[in-house]
Amino acid sequence: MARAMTGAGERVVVLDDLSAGVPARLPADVPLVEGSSLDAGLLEHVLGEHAVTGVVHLAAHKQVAESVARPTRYYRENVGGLATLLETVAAAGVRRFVFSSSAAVYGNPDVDLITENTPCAPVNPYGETKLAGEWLVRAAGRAHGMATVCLRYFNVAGAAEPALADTGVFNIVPMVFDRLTRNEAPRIFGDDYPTPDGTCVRDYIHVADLAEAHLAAARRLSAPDAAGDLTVNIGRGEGVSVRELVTLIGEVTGDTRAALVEGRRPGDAPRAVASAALAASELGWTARRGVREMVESAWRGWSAHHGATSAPAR
Ligand SMILES: O=c1ccn([C@@H]2O[C@H](COP(=O)(O)OP(=O)(O)O[C@H]3O[C@H](CO)[C@@H](O)[C@H](O)[C@H]3O)[C@@H](O)[C@H]2O)c(=O)[nH]1
Repeated sequence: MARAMTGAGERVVVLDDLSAGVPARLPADVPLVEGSSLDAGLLEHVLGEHAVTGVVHLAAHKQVAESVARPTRYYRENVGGLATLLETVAAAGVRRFVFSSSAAVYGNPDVDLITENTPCAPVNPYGETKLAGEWLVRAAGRAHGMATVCLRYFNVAGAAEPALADTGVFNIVPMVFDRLTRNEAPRIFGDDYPTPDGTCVRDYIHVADLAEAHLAAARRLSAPDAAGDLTVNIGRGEGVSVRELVTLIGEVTGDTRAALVEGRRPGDAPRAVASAALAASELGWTARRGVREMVESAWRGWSAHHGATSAPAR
């Protein structure tokens, strides 16, 4: 985000508690303030010192299983913390606010393409905190004359640069890399879903495209007539099955060993694919990078962090 925005000529200041962030990832000319978005005093200071005119709020806890085990923490920090942030930014006169939401707000809808009008029915506390967060953002926007955009991310993958790669092993692409690096077969969680090849279908979006979507949202809010609230899906509108993705990972890594089919993972929806139409019409933004580019860039990042240079040994 910081690179995408500064690269496009915006001035950026980053507030991060560094619970997961790594300062070296920031461009040298972007100031970093170490601290929490829950700290109203610090926020007031940063907003004033840097004459902030818009906020992109990315900070949150985002592990579904952890949210089931520790719901009060998720509500307190993802929702309660957001309330503090909104109060503080509104009081500081900020009139533009972009919020990271998630396809998790939809739960498991039985539709071909999920539009922004598909009913929201989250199935875990993480998704609940994102939906409650959207309500809070919209209500605060209305109350304080702040124009807002909520971006509902679908399945984020890839790395904008190897040095920026996500080092967590929480999603399918790094989970398959991890298995291959350990000389183990990738796992497919269920091949008896009502989908063309029986495996779950998702809408993968390159993290660099996601960053550009935030830039587009921030710029939309900079228009002189910007007002009101907007909630948009951030996806490609193209479904990719787990089997297709695992095959592609085999091609990119050169390790084409057969996957192990295991039982279904609890809570997985058979299909979650965005309608990307509203983002195109309202933000003028469409994803540019395909799934192969996501896997190739993620593999370069994985290799840079794990020392792998080619196909892992069989
Ligand atoms: O080794 C693996 C890992 C995953 N999967 C499958 O791959 C698909 C994608 O899984 P994953 O990458 O974990 O993403 P999702 O479960 O779709 O979760 C994403 O989408 C959710 C709903 O938006 C968000 O809550 C999460 O934060 C976000 O990671 C699912 O069908 C998994 O069952 C496998 O078959 N094998």
